[in-house]
Amino acid sequence: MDESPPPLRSVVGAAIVDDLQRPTRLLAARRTEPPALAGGWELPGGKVDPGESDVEALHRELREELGVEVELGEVVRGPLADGRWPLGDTFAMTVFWARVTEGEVAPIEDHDALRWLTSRELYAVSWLPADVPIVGVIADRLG
Ligand SMILES: Nc1nc2c([nH]c(=O)n2[C@H]2C[C@H](O)[C@@H](COP(=O)(O)OP(=O)(O)OP(=O)(O)O)O2)c(=O)[nH]1
Repeated sequence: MDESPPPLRSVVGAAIVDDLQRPTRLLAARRTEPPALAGGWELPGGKVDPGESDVEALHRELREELGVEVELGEVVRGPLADGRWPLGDTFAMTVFWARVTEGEVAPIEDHDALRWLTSRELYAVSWLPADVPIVGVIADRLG
């Protein structure tokens, strides 16, 4: 019998840059959990809760994790039909460009280090495997 796989659970992530029109630096965050992912660098964000939109979820996650308000830009489109990026077999992430509008980023929750990376430094951190192609697309936009 034909069984379609379960839908991929939605995650949202932010490509936080210094300027949405002319980005020169990307914010990378180092995860603290779970042990299998700890130490890997990622785009801040997290799972979309039931009843929440992607945009609402991303604002909530960035407030909780980094203590900032952001302006969101366009979606960094990924290879899935709906523009998401696959994260293994279970999750798919929608990535938005973002810029901080209030507050200073701090590793409040889920991360123990943050770095603003220039295009030359983009691969100086160990990105989570699923993030490598996303960073490749971001790299094309960083001046
Ligand atoms: N936030 C985020 N998660 C990523 C990225 N790359 C990647 O593979 N993931 C994975 C790690 C997790 O398995 C999943 C997202 O979960 P999360 O742990 O960030 O979500 P959350 O903050 O809502 O976590 P929790 O409350 O359920 O513990 O996606 C990324 O760039 N950002």
